[in-house]
Amino acid sequence: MPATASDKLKKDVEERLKGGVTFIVLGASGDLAKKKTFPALFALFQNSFLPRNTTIVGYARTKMDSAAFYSRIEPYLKPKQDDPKKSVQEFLKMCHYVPGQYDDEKCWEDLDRYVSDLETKHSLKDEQKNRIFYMALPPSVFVSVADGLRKHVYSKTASTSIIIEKPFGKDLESCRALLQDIQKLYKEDEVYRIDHYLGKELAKNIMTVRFANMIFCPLWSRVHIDSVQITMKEPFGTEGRGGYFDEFGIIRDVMQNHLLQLMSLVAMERPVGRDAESIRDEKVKVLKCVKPIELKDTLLGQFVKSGDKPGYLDDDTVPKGSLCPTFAAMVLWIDNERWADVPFILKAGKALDNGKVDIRIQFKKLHGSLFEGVARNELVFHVQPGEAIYMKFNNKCPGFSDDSMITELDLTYRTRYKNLKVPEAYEALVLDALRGDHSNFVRNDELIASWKIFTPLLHQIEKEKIKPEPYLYGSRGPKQLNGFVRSYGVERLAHENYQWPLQNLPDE
Ligand SMILES: NC(=O)C1=CN([C@@H]2O[C@H](COP(=O)(O)OP(=O)(O)OC[C@H]3O[C@@H](n4cnc5c(N)ncnc54)[C@H](OP(=O)(O)O)[C@@H]3O)[C@@H](O)[C@H]2O)C=CC1
Ligand SMILES: O=C1O[C@H](COP(=O)(O)O)[C@@H](O)[C@H](O)[C@H]1O
Repeated sequence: MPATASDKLKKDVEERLKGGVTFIVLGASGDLAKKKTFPALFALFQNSFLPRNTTIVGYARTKMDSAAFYSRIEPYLKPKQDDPKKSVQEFLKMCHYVPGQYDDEKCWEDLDRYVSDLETKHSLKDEQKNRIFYMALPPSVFVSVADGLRKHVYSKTASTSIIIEKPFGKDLESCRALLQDIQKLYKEDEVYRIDHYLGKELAKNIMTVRFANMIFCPLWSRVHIDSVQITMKEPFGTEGRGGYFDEFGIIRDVMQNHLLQLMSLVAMERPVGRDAESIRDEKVKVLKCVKPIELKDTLLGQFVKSGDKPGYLDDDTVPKGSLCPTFAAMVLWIDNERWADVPFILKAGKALDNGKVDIRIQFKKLHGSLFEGVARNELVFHVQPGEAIYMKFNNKCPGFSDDSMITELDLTYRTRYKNLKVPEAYEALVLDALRGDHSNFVRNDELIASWKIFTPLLHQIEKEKIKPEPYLYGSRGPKQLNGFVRSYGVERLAHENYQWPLQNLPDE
C-alpha cells in the first residue's frame, strides 16, 4: 500500500479514537478468537494501525491465567516483520485475560472494573476511553452478553462499538428478533455486523472494476451479459464442526451471507458516493429486486465416503440420517431492467475437488458471421486462493495462422504486484471498525432483504424433507451439476494450457 494510503488510515483511527481504545474479545477461549481475531489484531499492531494506547482484554468462561491464554493464541500469531518493537512478545504485553460468566451481573461489573483500572493505569483521558466489544461467541449467548456489556461495560465518556459475527438468525423471523434485541441495546452506528467476505481484497475491488472503468460500465447488464456464476468450493468436509453445521447447512452457512454479498456487489446500481450508506443503500435496493428462490432452481447435495475420506453421515457429531445439504447450486433472478432473465448461479460445497472462490461473468454470444463460433468472453474475479482478475478473450493465433483462439488477459496479483501483502479479511475489517467505517459491514435492512430471498426455500426444504443428491468426497459435486448449470445457458469455455491459476479454471 502506498505510504499515503496507510497514513490516511492511521489518521482516521487517530481522529476517531483520539489515541486510546480497549478491545474486548468475548469468547476469547474459542476457535474464531485464536484463529482470526487475535491474528488480525496482531497484524494491525505490526503495521502500526492500533492507537498508541491500546489494550486488548480476552473474556470467556474458561478459567486460565494469562500464561495459559498466551500459549493458546501465540501459535497463530505470525510475525510479518522483524522489528523487535513489533514482536509477538510486545503484542502479548498488551493482551489480558479475564475469566467470567455470560449471565452474571457481578462478572460484568468485575470486567468493567478491570478495564477501568487499565484505563487509569495507562492515564487515558476521558475521550480515549473508547471500548470495542468483539463477539466471538455462539449465537445462543449473543443477546445476553450484549445486554450485560451494555448495562455494565459501556464506555461512560467515549465511544462504544460492538462487532458481531454471523449467523444473524436462521430465517427471516429469527433474524428480525435478533436485530430488534440488539437495536434495543445499541444504536445502529455502534453495531458492526461482520461478513468476512466483504473484507476480501477482490470483493472490495468489484466496485472499482465496475465503476472506474469505462469499458465495463456500458457492458454491465442483460444486454451483454448472459449469466453470472459465483462459486465457493472447499476441499474439506465438516470435520469436527458437524454439530454446528447440521443446524445450519451450506445455504445458511455461506450462501445467504457470503455469496449473496458478492452477488449484490456485482449487481447493484452505481452508488451516489463511496460512503457506507450510499453503498449499502444500493445493495439493499438490488436485494429487494431478487425474487425468492424456487426449489426448481435448486440442486442440493451431501457428500458420501470416498476411499478413506468419510461421508458427512459418518461424522459422530452429525445426527443419523440427516438431510442437511453440504452442497447447493441455486439460481437467483433479479427482477429489474438491468438484470431481467440473467441467471445468477450460486454454488457452494464442502468436501469438493479443490478449494476456491470465484465470480464468473459470462458475456453473450457474438453476432454476425465474421467470427462465427468463437468462444464467449468471460470476466473472472478469482477471489481466492491467490487474487486474480482475468478476461477470456479471443485472439488471432500468433504466427501464420488466421484462426482465432481463446486466451486470457491476466491480472494475477502475485505476479503483477510483486511486494504486495494483501491484508487478511479480518485485519481489513477490524481496521475499518477502528476507523468507524461501516461500508464493509452488513446493515440490518440488508439482512432482512437477504432472508426474504432464502427463507421460503429453506422452510420448504425442511418441511418437505428434500433429500440431497449424494456426491463423493473430493468430487466436483452431484453428477447432476453439469446439466443443471448448462440448462441456464452457461457454456464451458475451452482454454489454453496455462500454468496456475489459469490451468484449473474452467469449472462449472
Ligand atoms: N470459527 C470460525 O472460523 C468462524 C466462526 N464464526 C462465528 O463466530 C462465532 C464464534 O465462533 P467460534 O469461535 O468457532 O465458536 P466456539 O464454539 O469456539 O465458541 C467460542 C467460545 O464461546 C464459549 N461457548 C461455546 N459454547 C457456548 C455455549 N453454549 N454457551 C456459552 N458459551 C459458549 C466458549 O468459551 P468459554 O466456555 O470459555 O466461555 C468458546 O470458547 C460464532 O458465531 C461463529 O458462527 C464466523 C466465521 C468463522
Ligand atoms: O463463514 C464461514 O466461512 C468459512 C470459509 O471462509 P474462507 O474465508 O476460508 O473462505 C467456511 O469454511 C465456514 O464453514 C463458514 O462458517
